[in-house]
Amino acid sequence: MRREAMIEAVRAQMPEKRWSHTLGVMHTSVELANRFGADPVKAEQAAILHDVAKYWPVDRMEEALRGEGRGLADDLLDYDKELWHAPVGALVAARDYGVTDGDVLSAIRFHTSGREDMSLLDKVVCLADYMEPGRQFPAVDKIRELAEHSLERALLAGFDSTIAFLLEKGKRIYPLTVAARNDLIVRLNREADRQ
Ligand SMILES: Nc1ncnc2c1ncn2[C@@H]1O[C@H](COP(=O)(O)OP(=O)(O)O)[C@@H](O)[C@H]1O
Repeated sequence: MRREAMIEAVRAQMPEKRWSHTLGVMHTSVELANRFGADPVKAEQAAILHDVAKYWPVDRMEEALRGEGRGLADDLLDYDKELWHAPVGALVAARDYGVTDGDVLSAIRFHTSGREDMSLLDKVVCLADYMEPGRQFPAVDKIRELAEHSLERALLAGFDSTIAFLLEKGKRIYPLTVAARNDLIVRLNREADRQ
Protein backbone atom coordinates (compact mmCIF):
# COMPACT_ATOMS: atom_id res chain seq x y z
CA MET A 1 0.00 0.00 0.00
CA ARG A 2 1.25 3.51 -0.77
CA ARG A 3 2.33 5.78 2.09
CA GLU A 4 -0.61 8.22 1.91
CA ALA A 5 -3.22 5.48 1.65
CA MET A 6 -1.61 3.67 4.57
CA ILE A 7 -1.63 6.82 6.69
CA GLU A 8 -5.32 7.45 5.97
CA ALA A 9 -6.29 3.82 6.62
CA VAL A 10 -4.41 3.66 9.93
CA ARG A 11 -5.71 7.04 11.03
CA ALA A 12 -9.28 5.73 10.60
CA GLN A 13 -8.48 2.89 13.06
CA MET A 14 -7.91 5.09 16.10
CA PRO A 15 -9.09 8.13 18.04
CA GLU A 16 -7.48 11.49 17.28
CA LYS A 17 -5.30 11.39 20.42
CA ARG A 18 -3.72 8.06 19.47
CA TRP A 19 -3.22 9.35 15.93
CA SER A 20 -1.29 12.33 17.35
CA HIS A 21 0.87 9.81 19.23
CA THR A 22 1.43 7.89 15.98
CA LEU A 23 2.44 11.11 14.19
CA GLY A 24 4.90 11.75 17.02
CA VAL A 25 6.34 8.24 16.72
CA MET A 26 6.67 8.71 12.93
CA HIS A 27 8.56 11.96 13.35
CA THR A 28 10.80 10.66 16.15
CA SER A 29 11.48 7.33 14.39
CA VAL A 30 12.74 9.15 11.29
CA GLU A 31 14.86 11.47 13.42
CA LEU A 32 16.39 8.56 15.38
CA ALA A 33 16.89 6.50 12.22
CA ASN A 34 18.86 9.37 10.67
CA ARG A 35 20.83 9.88 13.86
CA PHE A 36 21.79 6.25 14.36
CA GLY A 37 22.05 4.94 10.81
CA ALA A 38 18.80 3.00 10.39
CA ASP A 39 16.63 3.17 7.27
CA PRO A 40 14.30 6.18 7.75
CA VAL A 41 11.72 4.90 5.23
CA LYS A 42 11.38 1.57 7.05
CA ALA A 43 11.37 3.37 10.40
CA GLU A 44 8.50 5.59 9.30
CA GLN A 45 6.50 2.67 7.90
CA ALA A 46 6.86 0.69 11.14
CA ALA A 47 5.87 3.79 13.11
CA ILE A 48 2.74 4.38 10.99
CA LEU A 49 1.58 0.85 11.68
CA HIS A 50 2.89 0.21 15.21
CA ASP A 51 -0.44 0.82 16.97
CA VAL A 52 -2.76 -0.26 14.14
CA ALA A 53 -4.32 -2.98 16.32
CA LYS A 54 -4.38 -0.93 19.55
CA TYR A 55 -8.16 -0.54 19.48
CA TRP A 56 -9.09 -4.04 18.50
CA PRO A 57 -11.41 -5.75 20.98
CA VAL A 58 -9.50 -8.12 23.25
CA ASP A 59 -11.28 -11.23 21.93
CA ARG A 60 -10.36 -10.31 18.35
CA MET A 61 -6.70 -9.94 19.32
CA GLU A 62 -6.82 -13.26 21.14
CA GLU A 63 -8.40 -14.96 18.13
CA ALA A 64 -5.67 -13.58 15.88
CA LEU A 65 -2.90 -14.73 18.23
CA ARG A 66 -4.40 -18.20 18.61
CA GLY A 67 -5.23 -18.48 14.91
CA GLU A 68 -3.08 -17.10 12.12
CA GLY A 69 -0.60 -15.74 14.65
CA ARG A 70 -0.08 -19.05 16.40
CA GLY A 71 3.59 -19.47 17.32
CA LEU A 72 4.22 -15.73 17.05
CA ALA A 73 3.65 -14.84 20.70
CA ASP A 74 1.88 -17.75 22.42
CA ASP A 75 3.45 -16.97 25.81
CA LEU A 76 2.12 -13.42 25.61
CA LEU A 77 -1.44 -14.65 26.08
CA ASP A 78 -0.59 -15.24 29.76
CA TYR A 79 0.43 -11.59 30.21
CA ASP A 80 -1.19 -8.18 30.17
CA LYS A 81 -3.54 -7.62 27.23
CA GLU A 82 -1.90 -4.21 26.74
CA LEU A 83 0.98 -6.10 25.14
CA TRP A 84 -1.05 -7.98 22.57
CA HIS A 85 -1.56 -5.21 20.04
CA ALA A 86 2.11 -5.29 19.04
CA PRO A 87 2.31 -8.81 17.52
CA VAL A 88 -1.26 -8.46 16.26
CA GLY A 89 -0.18 -5.21 14.58
CA ALA A 90 2.57 -7.10 12.77
CA LEU A 91 0.02 -9.64 11.52
CA VAL A 92 -2.29 -6.88 10.32
CA ALA A 93 0.58 -5.00 8.66
CA ALA A 94 1.45 -8.08 6.62
CA ARG A 95 -2.09 -9.19 5.84
CA ASP A 96 -3.99 -5.94 5.29
CA TYR A 97 -1.29 -3.42 4.42
CA GLY A 98 0.91 -5.63 2.27
CA VAL A 99 4.07 -5.15 4.32
CA THR A 100 6.58 -7.86 3.43
CA ASP A 101 9.75 -6.36 4.89
CA GLY A 102 10.89 -8.50 7.83
CA ASP A 103 12.67 -5.57 9.51
CA VAL A 104 9.50 -3.48 9.52
CA LEU A 105 7.34 -6.38 10.74
CA SER A 106 9.81 -7.13 13.54
CA ALA A 107 9.90 -3.49 14.66
CA ILE A 108 6.09 -3.48 14.89
CA ARG A 109 5.97 -6.85 16.65
CA PHE A 110 8.48 -5.95 19.36
CA HIS A 111 7.75 -2.22 19.78
CA THR A 112 6.21 -2.62 23.26
CA SER A 113 8.07 -5.57 24.80
CA GLY A 114 11.45 -5.34 23.13
CA ARG A 115 13.38 -8.60 22.83
CA GLU A 116 16.88 -9.99 23.13
CA ASP A 117 19.21 -9.05 20.27
CA MET A 118 17.00 -6.24 18.98
CA SER A 119 17.72 -5.03 15.46
CA LEU A 120 18.64 -1.39 14.87
CA LEU A 121 15.14 -0.73 13.52
CA ASP A 122 13.50 -2.51 16.51
CA LYS A 123 15.41 -0.19 18.83
CA VAL A 124 14.61 2.96 16.88
CA VAL A 125 10.85 2.36 16.84
CA CYS A 126 10.69 1.12 20.43
CA LEU A 127 12.61 4.18 21.65
CA ALA A 128 10.52 6.54 19.52
CA ASP A 129 7.40 5.09 21.16
CA TYR A 130 8.88 6.00 24.55
CA MET A 131 10.04 9.52 23.75
CA GLU A 132 7.86 11.05 21.00
CA PRO A 133 7.03 14.67 21.86
CA GLY A 134 3.56 13.87 23.26
CA ARG A 135 4.83 11.44 25.90
CA GLN A 136 4.88 12.60 29.50
CA PHE A 137 6.19 10.45 32.33
CA PRO A 138 8.86 10.97 34.99
CA ALA A 139 11.85 9.50 33.09
CA VAL A 140 11.03 10.91 29.66
CA ASP A 141 13.37 13.92 29.79
CA LYS A 142 16.27 11.71 30.82
CA ILE A 143 15.44 9.30 27.99
CA ARG A 144 15.37 12.18 25.45
CA GLU A 145 18.69 13.46 26.76
CA LEU A 146 20.34 10.03 26.50
CA ALA A 147 18.92 9.60 22.99
CA GLU A 148 21.00 12.57 21.82
CA HIS A 149 24.03 10.25 21.90
CA SER A 150 23.12 6.64 22.66
CA LEU A 151 20.25 4.60 21.28
CA GLU A 152 21.04 1.75 23.69
CA ARG A 153 21.38 3.86 26.84
CA ALA A 154 18.14 5.68 26.09
CA LEU A 155 16.27 2.45 25.40
CA LEU A 156 17.67 0.91 28.58
CA ALA A 157 16.31 3.87 30.54
CA GLY A 158 12.96 3.30 28.82
CA PHE A 159 12.83 -0.36 29.83
CA ASP A 160 13.93 0.58 33.34
CA SER A 161 11.04 3.00 33.64
CA THR A 162 8.51 0.42 32.39
CA ILE A 163 9.84 -2.23 34.77
CA ALA A 164 9.86 0.22 37.71
CA PHE A 165 6.27 1.23 36.86
CA LEU A 166 5.14 -2.41 36.76
CA LEU A 167 6.91 -3.19 40.04
CA GLU A 168 5.27 -0.21 41.68
CA LYS A 169 1.85 -1.34 40.46
CA GLY A 170 2.49 -4.92 41.62
CA LYS A 171 2.01 -6.16 38.06
CA ARG A 172 3.67 -9.08 36.35
CA ILE A 173 6.52 -8.38 33.95
CA TYR A 174 6.57 -10.03 30.56
CA PRO A 175 10.04 -11.66 30.63
CA LEU A 176 11.02 -10.63 27.10
CA THR A 177 11.40 -7.04 28.36
CA VAL A 178 13.72 -8.24 31.13
CA ALA A 179 15.70 -10.20 28.53
CA ALA A 180 15.86 -7.10 26.32
CA ARG A 181 17.13 -5.02 29.24
CA ASN A 182 19.73 -7.60 30.30
CA ASP A 183 20.97 -7.91 26.74
CA LEU A 184 21.40 -4.13 26.40
CA ILE A 185 23.40 -4.05 29.65
CA VAL A 186 25.72 -6.84 28.47
CA ARG A 187 26.31 -5.05 25.17
CA LEU A 188 26.91 -1.66 26.83
CA ASN A 189 29.37 -3.24 29.32
CA ARG A 190 31.21 -4.99 26.50
CA GLU A 191 31.46 -1.70 24.63
CA ALA A 192 32.76 0.07 27.76
CA ASP A 193 35.42 -2.67 28.22
CA ARG A 194 36.62 -2.17 24.66
CA GLN A 195 37.20 1.56 25.22
N1 LIG B 1 7.22 -6.37 29.95
C1 LIG B 1 6.00 -5.91 30.20
N2 LIG B 1 5.18 -6.63 31.01
C2 LIG B 1 3.96 -6.18 31.29
N3 LIG B 1 3.44 -5.03 30.83
C3 LIG B 1 4.21 -4.28 30.03
C4 LIG B 1 5.53 -4.67 29.66
N4 LIG B 1 6.05 -3.75 28.82
C5 LIG B 1 5.10 -2.81 28.67
N5 LIG B 1 3.99 -3.11 29.40
C6 LIG B 1 2.79 -2.31 29.53
O1 LIG B 1 2.14 -2.26 28.30
C7 LIG B 1 1.40 -1.06 28.23
C8 LIG B 1 1.48 -0.49 26.85
O2 LIG B 1 2.75 0.03 26.59
P1 LIG B 1 2.95 1.33 25.74
O3 LIG B 1 4.31 1.26 25.19
O4 LIG B 1 2.59 2.51 26.55
O5 LIG B 1 1.86 1.20 24.62
P2 LIG B 1 1.97 1.48 23.08
O6 LIG B 1 2.82 0.40 22.56
O7 LIG B 1 0.60 1.38 22.61
O8 LIG B 1 2.52 2.85 22.88
C9 LIG B 1 1.92 -0.16 29.32
O9 LIG B 1 0.92 -0.06 30.32
C10 LIG B 1 3.13 -0.86 29.85
O10 LIG B 1 3.30 -0.68 31.23
